[in-house]
Amino acid sequence: MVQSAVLGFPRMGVNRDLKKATEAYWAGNLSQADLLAEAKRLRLAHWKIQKDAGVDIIPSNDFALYDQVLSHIQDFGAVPERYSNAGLDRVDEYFAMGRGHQKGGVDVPSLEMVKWFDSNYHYVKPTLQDNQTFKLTENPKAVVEFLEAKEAGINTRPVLLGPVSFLHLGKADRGQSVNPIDLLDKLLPVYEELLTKLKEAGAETVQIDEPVLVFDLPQKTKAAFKPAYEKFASLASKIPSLVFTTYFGDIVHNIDLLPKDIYAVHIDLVRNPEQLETVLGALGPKTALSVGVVDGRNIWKTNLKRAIEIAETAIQKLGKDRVIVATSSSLLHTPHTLASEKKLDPEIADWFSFASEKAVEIAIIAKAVTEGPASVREALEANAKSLNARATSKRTNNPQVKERQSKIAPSDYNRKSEFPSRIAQQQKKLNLPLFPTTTIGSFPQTKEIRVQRNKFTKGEITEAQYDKFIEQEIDSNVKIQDELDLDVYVHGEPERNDMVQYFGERLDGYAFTTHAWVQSYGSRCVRPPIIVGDISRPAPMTVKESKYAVSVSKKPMKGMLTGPVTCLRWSFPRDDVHQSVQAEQLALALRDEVIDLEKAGIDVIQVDEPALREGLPLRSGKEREAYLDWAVKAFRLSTVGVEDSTQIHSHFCYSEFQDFFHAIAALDADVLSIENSKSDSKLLSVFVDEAYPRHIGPGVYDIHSPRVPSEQEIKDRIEEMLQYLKPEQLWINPDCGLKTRQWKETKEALVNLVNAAKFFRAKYAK
Ligand SMILES: Nc1nc2c(c(=O)[nH]1)N[C@@H](CNc1ccc(C(=O)N[C@@H](CCC(=O)N[C@@H](CCC(=O)N[C@@H](CCC(=O)O)C(=O)O)C(=O)O)C(=O)O)cc1)CN2
Ligand code: MET
Ligand SMILES: [Zn+2]
Repeated sequence: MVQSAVLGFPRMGVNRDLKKATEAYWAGNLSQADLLAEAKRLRLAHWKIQKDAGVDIIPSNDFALYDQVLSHIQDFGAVPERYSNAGLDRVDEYFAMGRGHQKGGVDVPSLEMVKWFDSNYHYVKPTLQDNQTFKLTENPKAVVEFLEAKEAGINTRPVLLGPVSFLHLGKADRGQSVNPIDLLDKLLPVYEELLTKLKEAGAETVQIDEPVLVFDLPQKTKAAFKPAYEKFASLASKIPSLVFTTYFGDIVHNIDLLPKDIYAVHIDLVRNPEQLETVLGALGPKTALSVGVVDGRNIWKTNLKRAIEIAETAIQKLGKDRVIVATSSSLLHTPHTLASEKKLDPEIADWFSFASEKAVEIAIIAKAVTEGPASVREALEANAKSLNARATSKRTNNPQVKERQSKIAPSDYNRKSEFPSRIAQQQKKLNLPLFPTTTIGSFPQTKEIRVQRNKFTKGEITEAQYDKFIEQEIDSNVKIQDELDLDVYVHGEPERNDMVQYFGERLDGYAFTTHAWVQSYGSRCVRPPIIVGDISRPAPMTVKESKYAVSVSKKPMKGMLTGPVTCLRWSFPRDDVHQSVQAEQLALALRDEVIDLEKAGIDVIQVDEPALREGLPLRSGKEREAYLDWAVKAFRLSTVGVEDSTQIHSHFCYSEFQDFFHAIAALDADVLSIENSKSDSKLLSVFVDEAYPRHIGPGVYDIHSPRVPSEQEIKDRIEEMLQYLKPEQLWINPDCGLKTRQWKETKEALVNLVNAAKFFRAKYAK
């Protein structure tokens, strides 16, 4: 029989219950016991959904209160001393690493958090010491949660991040020089102990994730697979059978590293269906193959017929007992259930499948290949009908958009003049001091803002009332910036629910949801809008608010847009046209918006591209070059339509940029702000190597944490930056927008930021 498997399920719950519980706990409004009880309730609910869907292999330990990698850090005893010595209990120590802790005499920033492969999920980086040791915690989460499910009558497959990936995704702590992969020998005994405990608890199989296999790996990392998996093979009688799991890419270039003596291997056949043949040829003589045929990263209904064909190809070679059908990756990246979407046009809703629906799909596929297609005939017919309806729908095709795309000329990608001439004209208009201070766009999204927006969405207040409220928020933001004495203002984005969703809701070609939340990091979620057809802009999207903001501000006010690549990456994209086509359509829409903002008297326009890096194909080579070409073009297409005297800013965060800076430079933005504060000075050295000519503000403090940086800390940062950058090109700003912060800490931090900038201004004025 062919079994069906889910690799991981979203953990927030149908109504973002986990978000609400953790945030209430942090605010002191929920006890730790109640938080843990809520987490348990959610785990049970999610196992039950999968069981009821007919899934054979249900994951456990895919849950985490904040992040699954962070859970491994804690369970493996890899907690840096600044946290373990802080006198916090386990739960608070865990959150301190995730989000920092500044309370009760403890003051520690969070660990670095970065993108999980090319997704919009973020993980906490294992942060390791030269003299690192590991020790398995007494009650490892994987065992506890396995037993919890067992008690509820559900036999699960625990998920672990494998040792090679755990180390490869980690880094040496500040001031340390250890190469994490050198710690393998010290780490393996912890896995041995944990796997043994899982076996004792009754686990028959374990999903061991080694997604780093999809990267181009350094020799040392490559060399780590063999000893690690030979060791596990030698323990075979003591530990569960292992499913060596990869996703988000192909493993053909690392095929030699695949363990032969292992129970099963999982590959992502949604992303890279062509790798099937090579992997089939490389499996060990007894190894089973788990074929990832239901997309864990997007919301389109699975083409069941195609998925079945892929599974059949594997079955022909291996037989039914050696094939598992599975989701391509964890379903963490998809929303909980389509059933919550009461407002979607039924024609469009019929094209989608969220996590709960995907669980059903995977069970259908397994049944089809086990018992034959006749056993699921109705489901297959309905699926074919729905796919056909989408393929032929008028809603996906807009000839005017295509016509405009066909007329793009080479000159549409270039500013009128080069940077030196532009900046002189801009400075004449803006008259900014040395070390200009600014923020990245958003100010705290207060409870009051959310409540008002919610009322407006529900029709409880009128549009005029809501607009008035937004204007008052802008007034207040301007006044606060007056008091802080910042140099370039922002309106604060109070009208925006999210920097991508907001635009999705204003563009034709998009569908958007009411409940389709996906975890981005910690308790933070996004509701990615869905690109269903050709994109165009029916009307200006941000001009009203920006124009108002300029009218009440005596200093330069930045217009604020989300760039084409970020709009694309943080939406659920179409899977029926290439992403470059979608990015170009977005770019044309944004180009019109940029020009409209300029016409409305906005002299500084920021076009954010925080997701530019995330879209980079995971491996170097032709694909990467092609991506960079269309991504950079899309940004330029959207921004270059302005006069020289209009200053274009762009912003980048949530990624490691050192290896990517040439692409950012190619955008030709006049001013860049880049997240920098957590990733030591690696980023800064790039500016020297690249001899970066334009203006730039590497972030001077981390905004993910409520912790307030001292003036001295900020001065130290600036001092460090001045070793790499000229005073004339340096801007002073935080790492990113402040929407997730409270006003109290925001003001305190910005007071320190402005004072630090003024200190250097005075110093360099002499
Ligand atoms: N799309 C996206 N991806 C991103 C980022 C980003 O800003 N956007 N930033 C980076 C980090 N990721 C982030 C992701 C989310 C948030 C974030 O702040 N999310 C908010 C939700 C934002 C939102 O859509 N808010 C809506 C809905 C708010 C809400 O919860 N409303 C209540 C009702 C109101 C109330 O009573 O509070 C409800 O619907 O139940 C709004 O403001 O309108 C959250 O989780 O809290 C921040 C950073 C990388 N990826
Ligand atoms: N302008 C946006 C903000 O300040 C940029 C955020 S990048 C994730 O929130
Ligand atoms: Zn940002």
